[in-house]
Amino acid sequence: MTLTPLMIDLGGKKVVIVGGGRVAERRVQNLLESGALLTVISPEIEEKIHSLWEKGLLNWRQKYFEAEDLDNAFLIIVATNNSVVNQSVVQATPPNSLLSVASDANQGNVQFPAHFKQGKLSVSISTNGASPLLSAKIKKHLHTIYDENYGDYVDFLYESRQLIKHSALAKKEQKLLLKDLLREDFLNKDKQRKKLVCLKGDILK
Ligand SMILES: C[C@@]1(CC(=O)O)c2cc3[nH]c(cc4nc(cc5[nH]c(cc(n2)[C@H]1CCC(=O)O)[C@@](C)(CC(=O)O)[C@@H]5CCC(=O)O)C(CC(=O)O)=C4CCC(=O)O)c(CCC(=O)O)c3CC(=O)O
Ligand SMILES: NC(=O)C1=CN([C@@H]2O[C@H](COP(=O)(O)OP(=O)(O)OC[C@H]3O[C@@H](n4cnc5c(N)ncnc54)[C@H](O)[C@@H]3O)[C@@H](O)[C@H]2O)C=CC1
Repeated sequence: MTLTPLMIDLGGKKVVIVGGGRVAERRVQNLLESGALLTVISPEIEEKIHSLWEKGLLNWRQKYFEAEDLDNAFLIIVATNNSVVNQSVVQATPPNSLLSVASDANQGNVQFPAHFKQGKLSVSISTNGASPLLSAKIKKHLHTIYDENYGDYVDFLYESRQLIKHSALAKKEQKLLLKDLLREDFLNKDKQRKKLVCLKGDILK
């Protein structure tokens, strides 16, 4: 199976998570900010999922899985500790739904990579299911390099890029300016502020 990395907008989409244990909790955390309509199907749920349900941030149907639970689901996540149940969710999945199977990734068509964010910067690591622990180790390492300074830095890059792109400068000159923004010293917030002042001045000229 060859997997294709993809950034996906789940806003307003129905996402059904079957099972309410530790893995389901990790997926709920992954998906909370996505704007997806989350429904957890499970007779019991972890405390954190319970408190999110109490806050109205997800739906919880306190029951055992039935095929109708998947109606209109865009993404289905199978995460029970019962292999017979997991298999029946796989069988009941409509052919065009996205499916993630926590107990056997190859039975699904999407996988969750190890992932962290610093503002708009999003770093994902996958071993195509070979070693989740290696992905977690690499994530930890990259997190120390791409630390909390990168949130502001990527915002600075965004603002600068908009100014450069909307300027009258020649394309070649724009590219040189964009490349220059990647200098390590621009991680410094003071340098960012000064550079933005310069760019605004140059572009208004
Ligand atoms: C396909 C994938 C995702 C998907 O479900 O879509 C998947 C699948 C499976 N994981 C399994 C086991 C474990 N997974 C973890 C942990 C993590 N697993 C994560 C990702 C992924 N795991 C995706 C592939 C990523 C890649 O390509 O590298 C991490 C990185 C991110 C996250 O989950 O958010 C998170 C670390 C979070 C962190 O610490 O940062 C641990 C350790 C632990 O729990 O502490 C164990 C036990 C040890 C072991 O088995 O190695 C099993 C066997 C289940 C069984 O035995 O029944 C399967 C199924 C199979 O192998 O088919
Ligand atoms: N993909 C991954 O990263 C990992 C996957 N796993 C796999 O994921 C599975 C789940 O692991 P955990 O979340 O740790 O298990 P868990 O034991 O914490 O949770 C299982 C959940 O399934 C629910 N459940 C049981 N029968 C059900 C039914 N008929 N209908 C609906 N819900 C039902 C239970 O109420 C419980 O909430 C494991 O069996 C394992 O195969 C385990 C570790 C990591």
